Amino acid sequence: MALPGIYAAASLLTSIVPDQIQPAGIDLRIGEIHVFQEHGFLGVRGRKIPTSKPLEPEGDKWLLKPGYYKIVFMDAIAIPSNAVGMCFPRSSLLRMGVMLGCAVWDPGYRGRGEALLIVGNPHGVEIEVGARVAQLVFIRVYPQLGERYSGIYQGERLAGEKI
Ligand SMILES: O=c1ccn([C@H]2C[C@H](O)[C@@H](COP(=O)(O)OP(=O)(O)OP(=O)(O)O)O2)c(=O)[nH]1
Repeated sequence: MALPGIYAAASLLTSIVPDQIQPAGIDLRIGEIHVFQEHGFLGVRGRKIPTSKPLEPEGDKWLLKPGYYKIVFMDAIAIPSNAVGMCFPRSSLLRMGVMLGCAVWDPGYRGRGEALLIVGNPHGVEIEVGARVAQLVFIRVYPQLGERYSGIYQGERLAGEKI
């Protein structure tokens, strides 16, 4: 069962803008775009997330050349313990040759998440700060065993919001 946006909106820790509410789930806005500065490492146990540098927007938008970027969402989220978030790119992004790599948001996760932006259009793309780029669809977890996310990303990038 997918939650309608008006219910899913309760998971946002930041104030919602009306366009974010979708028939199924909510849209997430883009807050930062980073370029990678070194390689990553994924081992059997350990990992090293590469450092990255935020790109300054020109005025209120980024002019992106083809390539791979990390993005940080503007919205902070608290996934309820009885739901899982499935994150998808907005189709408008795909229609302009841009892909968003976005994964599963676990029950109980709180934070301001990250994703991968792939600009495939050889002419590049312009993205405005705060544009909606992803749709988070909330699926009810049943039966609910009470397991919640407790990994290293718990509470990431929360500032004024309650952890
Ligand atoms: O595209 C995504 C998908 C998930 N998350 C957040 C929510 C999720 O609960 C958390 C961890 O995601 P995941 O479990 O996929 O990451 P992992 O690499 O397996 O980390 P861990 O070992 O902490 O589970 O990161 C994002 O920020 N972006």
